[in-house]
Amino acid sequence: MSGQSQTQLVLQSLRRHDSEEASLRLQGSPHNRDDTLTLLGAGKDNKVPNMILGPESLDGRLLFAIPKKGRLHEKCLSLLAGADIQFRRPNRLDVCVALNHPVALVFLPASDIPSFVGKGNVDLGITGHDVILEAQMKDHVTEVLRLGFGKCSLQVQAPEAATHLKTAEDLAGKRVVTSFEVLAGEYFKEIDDKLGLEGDQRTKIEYVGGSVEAACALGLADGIVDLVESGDTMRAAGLHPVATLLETEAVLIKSSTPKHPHLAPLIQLITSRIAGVIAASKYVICEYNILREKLPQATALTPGRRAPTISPLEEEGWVAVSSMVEKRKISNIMDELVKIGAEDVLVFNLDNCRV
Ligand SMILES: Nc1ncnc2c1ncn2[C@@H]1O[C@H](COP(=O)(O)OP(=O)(O)OP(=O)(O)O)[C@@H](O)[C@H]1O
Ligand SMILES: O=P(O)(O)OC[C@H]1O[C@H](OP(=O)(O)OP(=O)(O)O)[C@H](O)[C@@H]1O
Repeated sequence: MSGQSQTQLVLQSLRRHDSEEASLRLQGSPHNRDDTLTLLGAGKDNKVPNMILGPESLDGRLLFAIPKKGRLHEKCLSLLAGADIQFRRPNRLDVCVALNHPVALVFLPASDIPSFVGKGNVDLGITGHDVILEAQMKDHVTEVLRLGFGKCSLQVQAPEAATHLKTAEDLAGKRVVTSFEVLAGEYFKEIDDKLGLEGDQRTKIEYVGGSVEAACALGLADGIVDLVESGDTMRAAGLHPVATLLETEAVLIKSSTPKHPHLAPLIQLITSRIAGVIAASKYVICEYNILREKLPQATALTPGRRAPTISPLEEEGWVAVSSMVEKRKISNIMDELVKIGAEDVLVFNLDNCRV
């Protein structure tokens, strides 16, 4: 039994309010038991805290999986803060209850979250779109929201010096090292099939858990498949992009076949709060004064989401305009506003919103 499925069984028992069964499961399977105990916050004495096994603990709570480390972790903590999901996570504890909602947070490796959510052991989760596909959970989870961070591409990369390796087809039949063996396998299977490669002629996909970019220099691979954001890591390793398998970003997911339908309203509430935080990070409020006769030009620049708010000023012929503007466009829009005669142009960040 894998550590993950043992953990899932323990979580299932906890959700059924059966702390005795959960304890038995923990004791019954020594394999990867330490991981499960760590997940459940056991101390050195291997006792699971009462908070987790106690009768009021996870009972009826929505379980929300958050990446426990890595690229997505800090951003997820900011989202939780923005959505006012308060919690105290004691040292070593990977499950903790929210203080102000019937929610428990489960801190898991990003790559495990799709299967926890897909199998219904947790109700909501944040992870990368890439790991959902890699875990083959696409049909088992619903991507509720794109979160706008964790953006990167899954790419085939080959050594800059290997001038004969310009396309993915050039790597067919060779050795490709990756942490994404499912996606890389599917990708090269299609190429091998197209080229009619059989048996030993087919591409050899080798799994490594990290430092994928070192594989070519170490003589382990002719090419790699890995995530690329700025490209700095691959350039530093003397690699260059050959093909892009997919674009990814962090997503909020729920199970496509939820085990706890009564949690649907709470899922909706959390989704709408997180959507508000995401929207707030993308928009600013722009306010300025302008002559009424210039309004058509001004409102073309700042049309707002529905319409700008226009208020008369005490000074004859002048109006104040207030409008939501996309943050990434605001500098250009301010330049244009000033050109058409806008004055006192002010820009405010949004802490939160519902739009
Ligand atoms: N360079 C990057 N830029 C943006 N997002 C990334 C980047 N690398 C990874 N991600 C996203 O974050 C997810 C988690 O990757 P990350 O490398 O942080 O995993 P991890 O949990 O630390 O695992 P590992 O220990 O294997 O590195 C990825 O699946 C991807 O969606
Ligand atoms: O294009 P870049 O901006 O350089 O980012 C790409 C790097 O980011 C990821 O690794 P990460 O730094 O998360 O660490 P890891 O290698 O331990 O997974 C990925 O595996 C690349 O190594």
